[in-house]
Amino acid sequence: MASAVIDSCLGQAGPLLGPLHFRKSQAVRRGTIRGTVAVARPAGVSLKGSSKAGASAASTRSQGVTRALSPAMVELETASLQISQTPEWKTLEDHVTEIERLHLRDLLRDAARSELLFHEHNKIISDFSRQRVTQKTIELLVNLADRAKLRKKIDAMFNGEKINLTEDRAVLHVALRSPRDKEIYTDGADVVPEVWQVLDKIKDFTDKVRDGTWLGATGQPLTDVVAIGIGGSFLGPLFVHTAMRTEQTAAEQARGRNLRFLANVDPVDVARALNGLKPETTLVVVVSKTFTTAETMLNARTVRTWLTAELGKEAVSKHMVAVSTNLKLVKEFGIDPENAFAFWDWVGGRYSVCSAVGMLPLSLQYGFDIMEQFLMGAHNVDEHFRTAPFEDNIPVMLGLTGVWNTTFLGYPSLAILPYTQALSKLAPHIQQVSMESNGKGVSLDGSKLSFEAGEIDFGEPGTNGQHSFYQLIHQGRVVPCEFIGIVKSQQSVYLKGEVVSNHDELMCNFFAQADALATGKTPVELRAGNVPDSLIPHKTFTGNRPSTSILLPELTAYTVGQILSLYENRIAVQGFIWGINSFDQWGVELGKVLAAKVRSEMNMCRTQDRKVGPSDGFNHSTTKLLNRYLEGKARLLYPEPEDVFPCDLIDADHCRPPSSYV
Ligand SMILES: O=P(O)(O)OC[C@H]1O[C@](O)(CO)[C@@H](O)[C@@H]1O
Repeated sequence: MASAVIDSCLGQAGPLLGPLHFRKSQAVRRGTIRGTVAVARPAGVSLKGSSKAGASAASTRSQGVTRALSPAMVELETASLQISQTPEWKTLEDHVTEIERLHLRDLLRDAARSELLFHEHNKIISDFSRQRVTQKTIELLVNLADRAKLRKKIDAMFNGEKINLTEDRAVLHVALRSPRDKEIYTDGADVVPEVWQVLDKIKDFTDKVRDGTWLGATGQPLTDVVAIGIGGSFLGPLFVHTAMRTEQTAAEQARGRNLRFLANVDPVDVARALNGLKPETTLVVVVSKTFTTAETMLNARTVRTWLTAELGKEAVSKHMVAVSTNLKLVKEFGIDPENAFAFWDWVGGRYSVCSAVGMLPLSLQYGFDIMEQFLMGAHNVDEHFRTAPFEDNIPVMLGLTGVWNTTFLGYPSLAILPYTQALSKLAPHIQQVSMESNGKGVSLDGSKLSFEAGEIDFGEPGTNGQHSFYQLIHQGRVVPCEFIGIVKSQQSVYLKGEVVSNHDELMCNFFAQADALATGKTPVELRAGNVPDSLIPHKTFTGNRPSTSILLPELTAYTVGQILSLYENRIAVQGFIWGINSFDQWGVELGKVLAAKVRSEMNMCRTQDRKVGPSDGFNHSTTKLLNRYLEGKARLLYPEPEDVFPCDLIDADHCRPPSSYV
């Protein structure tokens, strides 16, 4: 049965290559690939008792309900079963040894190769020549993409198929930036009119706030906005805001206005977000897809109290609006549904910046027209992604080289290195999009992966990063890098008499770093430069460290949208090849459940006779640590000795009031 599934995965391509045929690649030796798994779970059988990630080839279980999959989805899920058992995968593993014999220093001498690896779409230039690839590598990666049915998976996403199997949802964030005249269906309904209905409402509302038609409770204009949200309801909008702040047209539109974010439940973040703001001039946007996220809801209540303490309860209707898919909870919170901006379950939180999640706060700050450009930029790259042949498709090439580096060459990380301060929040945003999407351990059908999926993303703008972690990426671990450069700076500073502007200086580093990583510096070169023998090992740069360079003409709302789409789609490609569900996030649940348990302990500790012990379900370590925290809290809450309650019963000593009070 199991081999039948794998055979069907292999199709006409030939017999199953079992574990005996598996030649250990470098990645396997490094431990990146965990070994081979020859057994796939039989089609049509749901995983009992497993996480909700279990879905069979013929049905999917979600929230206890088994649903039939469409024939298209059965085909796609089957294509994802054990991609590592296919001949295309194994050919790539064998190809690693060929690549390991080559050095980028030599590969870069081949101008024809560089030309092949140089791509341009709508003024976005991407240069893959510093990746450890040859033309053959690209061909083999494209073969793997075909085996994984990448084209069909992309089409399924754009066509509103429910490719998020474990949540039985379509993945249609691309519809959020679709022109009005397009049609995109899911569940038999065209979603584009709904998208534009909300966008029109955003334009209408933000125009009114910006031109002073919509005033606060005391009749003052609302010039300051605090957007409360976390994760996908925060990181994308923060990335775009940070990118736009210094763009000339956007900055003019934002004159006299303030946009702040409140994400962390830490009271320090609350204090910082509200510092210097006045309730009379502040509009609060509560952003939460579910409207249940503990941190966001507590912050929303805190800020509501801050508002109403000064302005009275009625002020909420003028000073608080919401973005959510859960309009029922918005209403229960006390926000008028008229002041709520909807989105849909087919938009994942981390993919929601083009919905009202980003469009509302950002349009309040910069005006809707500028933000519409952002949507158009994202749509432009979506169309390129949907239609261009894989070899010329920038997001596909980014995704394929990502898979090559991570899974086959055994480099698990990616450094995102924009050479502009305006993109300083790109890496934190992509960290969530990539790591929450592709940090998975099972394939679409729920069977354990035989290799490591996902990528560890981090980054910092250049040149700051150069003075921080670049030492490691030059002489320590191999970390594939993505350099992003901009031709025209948002700020042109030319000092009289200086030929090289600040921006030129910045960009010198953009070019230099990629070459330093690729070519390195050999002992022979060092000796020729009279470096003493004792220092040669320390000053040697091995080079051969892969990177991609992306060059954009300028950084405007439009190109920020393009960058977003490049990354979102790159990450989808990786997930599609690895055969995982990039659109669920069950891994964030367990911590939330345990936090709820701790929260209920804390609530109970308010009563003086509260007794906390191991029987409450915590292990010894957690009980002890938690009780230390509660003890400290007790000292703060009950400063008098008789007020101290015994909240730590693990160790009798801790039941006594702290000695300082006795
Ligand atoms: O928008 P919400 O529902 O408040 O969720 C916030 C974030 O929490 C997560 O569920 C992870 O904890 C993210 O996926 C999401 O972006």
